[in-house]
Amino acid sequence: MDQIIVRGNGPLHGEIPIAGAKNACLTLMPATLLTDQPLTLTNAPRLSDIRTMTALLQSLGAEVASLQEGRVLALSSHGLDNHTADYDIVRKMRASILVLGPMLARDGHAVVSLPGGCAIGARPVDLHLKAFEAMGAELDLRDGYVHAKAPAGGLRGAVIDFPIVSVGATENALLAATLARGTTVLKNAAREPEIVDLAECLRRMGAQIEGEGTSTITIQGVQALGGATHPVVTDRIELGTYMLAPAICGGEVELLGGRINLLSAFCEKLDAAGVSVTETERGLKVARKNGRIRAVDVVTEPFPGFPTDLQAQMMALLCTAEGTSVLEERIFENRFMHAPELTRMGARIEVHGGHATVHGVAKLRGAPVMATDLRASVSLILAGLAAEGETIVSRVYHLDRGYEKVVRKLRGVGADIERIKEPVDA
Ligand SMILES: CC(=O)N[C@H]1[C@@H](OP(=O)(O)OP(=O)(O)OC[C@H]2O[C@@H](n3ccc(=O)[nH]c3=O)[C@H](O)[C@@H]2O)O[C@H](CO)[C@@H](O)[C@@H]1O
Ligand SMILES: C=C(OP(=O)(O)O)C(=O)O
Repeated sequence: MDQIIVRGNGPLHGEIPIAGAKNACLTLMPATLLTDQPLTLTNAPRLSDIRTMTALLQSLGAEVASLQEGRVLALSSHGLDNHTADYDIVRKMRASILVLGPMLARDGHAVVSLPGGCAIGARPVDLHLKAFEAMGAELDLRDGYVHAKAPAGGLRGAVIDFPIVSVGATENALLAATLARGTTVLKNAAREPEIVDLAECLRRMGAQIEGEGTSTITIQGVQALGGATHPVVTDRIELGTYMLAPAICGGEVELLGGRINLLSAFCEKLDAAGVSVTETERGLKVARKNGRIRAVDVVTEPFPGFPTDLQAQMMALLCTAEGTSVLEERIFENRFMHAPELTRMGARIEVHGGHATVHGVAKLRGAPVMATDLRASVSLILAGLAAEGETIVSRVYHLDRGYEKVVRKLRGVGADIERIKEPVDA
C-alpha cells in the first residue's frame, strides 16, 4: 500500500487545475442506463471511484470506453443483459445505488445490493426507496438486496416531498422520473451544483425538467431519451481543498476553473478567517490576507450551506488559527475521524457528539497518521503542508477515490510531497 510523505516548507505559489466533479460524474454515468443512444461525458475526473462505476455499468451490460486518458467517457447501453448490481461492487461505493432508478424506469425491474453503512455514518437509502414506491414500484428487501419492480406500463409520476434534504435521493428520483408516465414533483429537493449538472445533462438527452437548483424540481416524463455530450461540472470540493493550501501555508495560488458561486458559504468563512479569494478570468486566486488565520465557527449543511465534504479540510486550517473554533457536523454522525489524527500532529481538538472544538496552536508537528476516509485523508495532507517536519499519511487509497494527481498538483505549487510504496515491514 502506498503512503504520502509531506514536509512543511513554507508558502506556495503557482496554479492548480481543478478537475471535473467526482460527485457529478458518478451521478451522470448511470444516466446511460436510460437510453440506447450514446452518452459522452467530457471533463471527467480520473479517479478510482470512476473506475468502480465503470465496472458496475459494464457488469450490467453497458459499454464504457475511457478516451483521452480518461478525460472523456463514452457510454452506451443498447440493452442490458443483467439487472443485478452485485454487493461486491456496490459496497465499494455508495453512488452505486444510483443505477436503481434508471434501470427501474427503462426496463421496469432491478436488483441492487443495499450499500450498507460506512465509516462516516449509517447512510440509509430509505428516502430513495420511498420515492420509487411513490412512483408505483414494488420493493422487496431480501438477502441484502433491493428487488424492485415497476407497475405494469412503467413508473408513474408522483409528488415526492422529502422529509430531509438528500442529494442521493433527489438524484435517483430525478433520473427515474425522466421516463415515468406523467409529472413528478420533487419537493424539498437538494440544490447542489451536481444536481443542476445532472438536470442539464438529462435535458440534453431530451428530458423535460424545470426548477433544478431550487428546492422544487418538476419533471415531465417522456417516452424515450436520446444521446448527448455533456461536460462534467468543476469539482467544488477539490477546488475548496486546494484553496486551503495557500490559506494554511501562505503564498498565492490560482485555482483554474474555480468559481465563487460553487462555494459561496465556504468563501465567506475563508474571508472571516483572514483569507482573500478573488475571481480572475481563469478561476480563483487565493492568498492569506496578513498575519495568522483567525478562528471561525462552521456548521455543515446542504447546499448552499457549508459542505460536509470540506469540514475535515477546514478543520486542518483552524488547527493553527488564533482562538477557538467550533465545527458542527450536521450531515454525518461520524465524520470527525481526522480529529484524533490531527491531534497526533499537535492539534488541540475536543469532540463531543456532532461538535468539534478546535483550540488553535501556533504550529503543528509532522507525525505518522492514518487516513480513515476520503476527505479525512486530504485534511492530513493539508495539515502536513503546514507542519514542522515530516508527516507520513498511510492508507492513501481513500484519497485515490476523489483526488487525481494530488502529489503532482501540490508539487506544481512548490510543496514538498511524495508518494512512496509503504515499506514491507510497516
Ligand atoms: C446533504 C448533503 O450534504 N449531502 C452530502 C452527502 O450526499 P449523499 O447523497 O451521500 O447523502 P444524502 O444527501 O442523501 O444524505 C443527507 C442526510 O440524509 C440522510 N439520509 C439520506 C438518504 C436516505 O435515504 N435516508 C437518510 O436518512 C443521510 O444519512 C444524511 O444524514 O454525502 C456526499 C458525500 O459526502 C456529499 O457530497 C453531499 O453533499
Ligand atoms: C464521502 C464522499 O463520497 P461518497 O458519498 O461516495 O462516499 C465524498 O465525496 O466526500
